[in-house]
Amino acid sequence: MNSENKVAIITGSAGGLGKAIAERLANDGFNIVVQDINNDLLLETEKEFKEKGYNVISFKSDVSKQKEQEELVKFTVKEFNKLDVFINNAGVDAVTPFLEIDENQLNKLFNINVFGTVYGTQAAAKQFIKQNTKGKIINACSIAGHESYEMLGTYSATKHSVRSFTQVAAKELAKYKINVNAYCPGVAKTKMWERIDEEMVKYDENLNPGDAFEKFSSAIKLGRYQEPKDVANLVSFLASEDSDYITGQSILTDGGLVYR
Ligand SMILES: NC(=O)c1ccc[n+]([C@@H]2O[C@H](COP(=O)([O-])OP(=O)(O)OC[C@H]3O[C@@H](n4cnc5c(N)ncnc54)[C@H](O)[C@@H]3O)[C@@H](O)[C@H]2O)c1
Ligand SMILES: CC(=O)[C@H](C)O
Repeated sequence: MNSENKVAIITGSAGGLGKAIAERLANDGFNIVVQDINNDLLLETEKEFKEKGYNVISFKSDVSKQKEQEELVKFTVKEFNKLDVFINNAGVDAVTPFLEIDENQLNKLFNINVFGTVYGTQAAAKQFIKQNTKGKIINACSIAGHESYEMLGTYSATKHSVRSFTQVAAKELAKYKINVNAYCPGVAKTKMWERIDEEMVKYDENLNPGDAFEKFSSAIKLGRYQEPKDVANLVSFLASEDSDYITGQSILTDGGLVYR
């Protein structure tokens, strides 16, 4: 392990966008900590990354638990001596009409998408302050953090909230030289969109499997759905010194879908 390398934690990185982000940062020269609640997939990903020669360790935890976010940072510093970048990527979805939103759905999505992001940001920021170094916190927002989508009401509300916390954390932490930004993907083909498509199709008898994904992605001006590496490209920039003068922003990477 190279102790000169920068160190990044990527939550929810056993698969999907988080895995692509972790792989990109490893190729950028970071020592990486992959974190997820899905232990089997996490260990598979860690093994795959080790075989590729990346400096990687894994940590199984739940981002919605404040103590576990603190333990994740502690574990990282014990293994790699420091922290430079914390990516609050883990997130979950739910598809229902507004009138069917219930307490379980609200609790689950807000706990993971919003509380998880707040706890991750706090744990990382406290470590950066202790180290007396600059640091970067990068949050998973979404097009749904700029525009609210039918059937994705709770999810959209959580992502608007992530955008809000990104702004306030950026304002309060700037004095410590901590940058806080967010990436806002559009429509990427991961397990999340497999689930969203499956649920949307259940609610509309005119839709066949794959139609909801097709409907969303057909509006993308650049003419193709998003690949995880498109998202990793933006996160790599936000994790680098090239973005040192950017903070509090929730930047869209969606191939031309939402215009702000
Ligand atoms: N896929 C898209 O089109 C899209 C678009 C916009 C934003 N996003 C956001 O990007 C992020 C990643 O999305 P994805 O498509 O890769 O999703 P995904 O479902 O494919 O992967 C999410 C990962 O997070 C993990 N996870 C879930 N709950 C967790 C918890 N409590 N603690 C730790 N890990 C947990 C899962 O096990 C999974 O490995 C999410 O925040 C999502 O909201 C995705
Ligand atoms: C899943 C997501 O955030 C958008 C709506 O594609």
